Amino acid sequence: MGSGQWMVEKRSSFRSDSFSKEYETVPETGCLSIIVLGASGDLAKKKTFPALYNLYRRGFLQSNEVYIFGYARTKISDDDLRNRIRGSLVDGAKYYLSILRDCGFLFSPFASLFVILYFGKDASEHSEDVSKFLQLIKYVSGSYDTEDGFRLLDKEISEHEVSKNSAEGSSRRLFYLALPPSVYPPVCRMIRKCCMNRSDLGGWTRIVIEKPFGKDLESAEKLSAQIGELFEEPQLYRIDHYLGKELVQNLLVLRFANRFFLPLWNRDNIDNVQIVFREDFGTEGRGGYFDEYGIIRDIIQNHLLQVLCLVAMEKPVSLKPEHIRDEKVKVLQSVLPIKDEEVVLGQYEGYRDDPTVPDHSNTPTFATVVLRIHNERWEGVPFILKAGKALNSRKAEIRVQFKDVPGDIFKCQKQGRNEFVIRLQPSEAMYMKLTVKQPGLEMSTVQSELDLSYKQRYQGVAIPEAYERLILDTIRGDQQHFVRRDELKAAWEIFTPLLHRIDDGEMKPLQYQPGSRGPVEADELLAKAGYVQTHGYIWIPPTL
Ligand SMILES: NC(=O)C1=CN([C@@H]2O[C@H](COP(=O)(O)OP(=O)(O)OC[C@H]3O[C@@H](n4cnc5c(N)ncnc54)[C@H](OP(=O)(O)O)[C@@H]3O)[C@@H](O)[C@H]2O)C=CC1
Ligand SMILES: O=C1O[C@H](COP(=O)(O)O)[C@@H](O)[C@H](O)[C@H]1O
Repeated sequence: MGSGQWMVEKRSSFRSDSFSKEYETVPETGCLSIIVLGASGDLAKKKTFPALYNLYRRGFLQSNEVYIFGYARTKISDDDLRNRIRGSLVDGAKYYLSILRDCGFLFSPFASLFVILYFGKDASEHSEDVSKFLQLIKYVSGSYDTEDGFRLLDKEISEHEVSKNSAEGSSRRLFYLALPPSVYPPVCRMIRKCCMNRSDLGGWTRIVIEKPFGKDLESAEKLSAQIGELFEEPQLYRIDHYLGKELVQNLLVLRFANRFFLPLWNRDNIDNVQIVFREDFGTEGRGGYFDEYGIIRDIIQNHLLQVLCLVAMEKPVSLKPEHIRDEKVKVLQSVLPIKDEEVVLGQYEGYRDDPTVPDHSNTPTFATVVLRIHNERWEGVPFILKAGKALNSRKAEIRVQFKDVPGDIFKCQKQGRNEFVIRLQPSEAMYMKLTVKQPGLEMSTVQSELDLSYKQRYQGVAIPEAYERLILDTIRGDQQHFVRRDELKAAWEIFTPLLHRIDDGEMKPLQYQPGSRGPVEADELLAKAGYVQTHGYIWIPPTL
């Protein structure tokens, strides 16, 4: 059996208990409507529609079963929306090609031949796919808190379902909220009131919501309660797109399907764990939004904490979403209160020059926070979560540093400790830094690596975008990679006291130069937590 088949089988068997009975007895035959609310916005344009397009291109969304509705307040036509989206589906030359095609210019055999000769067959097929995909999109305009727009939306969806002979109650409706969280409650109320599908014939209504899920424990709980009154937990898909990244999805396999790691993954062997997010650009264009949230709410409380859960959790009873999420909650609940002396905050110089950022903003654009997990496996092992904007590089990685070898006869501490690095991006890779004998006649040691670089190992394999996977999971009813309500609560419990101290101005960020590593105090904290930097390690990329 090929690996592709394995994936498909496994994924479908991951379905939550709550849905499995329904799936076993009633096949999903009804047509699928995907409704993107906030269709005129940035997230929809940059992430949601491109992910839908890629799913369409890869054959996971079939034109005979899916229809996509965009909904927003802006009064624009179907074509206006299509033209807005088009640019983010294709690059440069392909973009103009697809416009020409839609104008009818490229339908003559001569024109198509010209395109193939000039841009290549792939570009020609791509632009044709884009045009076909865009025809699957309809736009409905309306407000977020009144019934008129949602009734109109429901009418359009129902008409489409009827036109596809989809039996009443068997149709599937997926609402994707690409909206600011302030409008989640009214939008959810309107969907509940005007746009629900009857689910007794295998159909369903599901809601995808984007972070930020609140600003602290209290606001998150309020939001959860408001939405929870309208929808059952199995209908709610809280997206954290880091859970859709290839190497994040690999963590469970890596940890629990490899004998190597089982005995090593604990406080006896691991000295410290770093989970790092770095961006080499600032908050350009998003200063207003970012200033309200800051780096802890934007990256650490969600993306990095989710990664921490997968690194630190115990083995789940099975791969069922509820079993996995139960273990994530347990590890979150074992995190001790954060100590002020184990936090370094930073703000890059020039951040406040953004006209949308207040002159005296106290918002951190960088933070290093040490978390400590109070359980048998991890007592005493610092989990160092670090995130920053406008730094000297862009990367996201997990770095597991092992303890020194006891009774070291090679005196190889100078070479550095063993490290296991999982690089989530860019260029997915995992490598183990280890000490080996320097090849040659001398008996000396050197740091080298066992290297699994995805580009080399999996040549020709296109790694899907996180949003693609997660949207597909919502259609398949697999909640494994989505945040459950109690998980969210536990995550906010960890960070809320610290966030309140920052909001109240009790803790202040240190200034750092854009393009630097962040405040030097962060590296000092790292060293204090036990991290030993390896000096002199040189990686020689493999040549093909
Ligand atoms: N398959 C692949 O693609 C492989 C690539 N490599 C490459 O080889 C190079 C070296 O690898 P590696 O040693 O793992 O990674 P790095 O040299 O990038 O970083 C090693 C560690 O040192 C920290 N660090 C760097 N500067 C300082 C400082 N001044 N004070 C304190 N800490 C510091 C880093 O922190 P921080 O994260 O905050 O920068 C990181 O934790 C990298 O470019 C890596 O990508 C190596 C092996 C395989
Ligand atoms: O959620 C967010 O993530 C992006 C970084 O995502 P990535 O997949 O490119 O790593 C970050 O830029 C943004 O501030 C944040 O809101």
